[in-house]
Amino acid sequence: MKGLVIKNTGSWYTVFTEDGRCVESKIKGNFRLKGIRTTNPVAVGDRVEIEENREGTAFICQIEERKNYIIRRASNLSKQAHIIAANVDQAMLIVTVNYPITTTVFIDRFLATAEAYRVPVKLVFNKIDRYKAEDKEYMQGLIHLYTSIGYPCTTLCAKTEEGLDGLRADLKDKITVLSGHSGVGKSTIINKLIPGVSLRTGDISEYHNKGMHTTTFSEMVALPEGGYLIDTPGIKGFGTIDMEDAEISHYFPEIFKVSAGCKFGNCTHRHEPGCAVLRAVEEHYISESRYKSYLSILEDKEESKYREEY
Ligand SMILES: Nc1nc2c(ncn2[C@@H]2O[C@H](COP(=O)(O)OP(=O)(O)OP(=O)(O)O)[C@@H](O)[C@H]2O)c(=O)[nH]1
Ligand SMILES: [Zn+2]
Repeated sequence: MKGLVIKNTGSWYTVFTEDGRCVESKIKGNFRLKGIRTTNPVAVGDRVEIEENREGTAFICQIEERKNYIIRRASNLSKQAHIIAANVDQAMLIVTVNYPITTTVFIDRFLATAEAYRVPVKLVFNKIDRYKAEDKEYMQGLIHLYTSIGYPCTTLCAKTEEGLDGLRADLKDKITVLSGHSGVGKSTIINKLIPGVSLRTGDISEYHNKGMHTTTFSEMVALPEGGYLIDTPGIKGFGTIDMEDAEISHYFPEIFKVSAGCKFGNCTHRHEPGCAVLRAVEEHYISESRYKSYLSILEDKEESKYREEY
């Protein structure tokens, strides 16, 4: 029987079967992902094959190849990672230009990480009822910027439900990660979409002080119209990815496109002669805020080399 993993509590997985039942399952045999050591070999979003037994439980005996997966490191010093979810169709990044402010650096870091994971992102600007004229103008500027790079943007007022039907349509039949700063309205949105649901922090991991993993828990919740939501707290919840210096620009689509014209193949676009990216920033083809975010990721990496975070 085939099914979809919708919940993971330690060694038990809830599999929603093709014929519409929830079957508690355990893993059979050894599953390993190449390259990363994971605390959970199977994750929510995995499509699996199960063998049911007489007690009404089952063994997971096969995992379908994943189209993508998002991870979180067990700790900065650990190479071990927890898979938050697999086969994610899209991420909705909830942003507010005010109350609280979502910075472009925050947005761009999220977008770059999502690019690395190959997860498409839509930006949802919430709390439009609270914005003054200058906030609205700034928001329109951001919408123009991100739409032109290839990230669709929508506006929402979760409070009055203006724009909520559009969001519902965007979520239908998809596995979606919902992310954003604390206070942007994620709980409010989830409660409007799925009345009565008590989903917060789609992933809770506990470690004792030696950094050893003890329990993990992840869940995705079904939307009434079809599809699933995974709620992750903030950018850290979306996981971090180790990027090589020269690789970072690959995750900024408009920078990557222009970088084909750089004189040096290993150009980091900071000070190299003949850098097409620097020229494009000067000529305003690449936005200064995006370029600043790109630099901030590069600089972070340099600092972290000394802290040995990776
Ligand atoms: N005016 C206005 N307030 C909103 C809107 N959406 C949410 N809020 C309010 O913003 C505050 C924070 O909303 P939450 O839904 O708790 O935000 P969150 O993103 O879940 O925050 P964390 O749980 O900290 O991650 C609450 O007081 C909401 O009522 C909106 O569209 N307009
Ligand atoms: Zn360059």
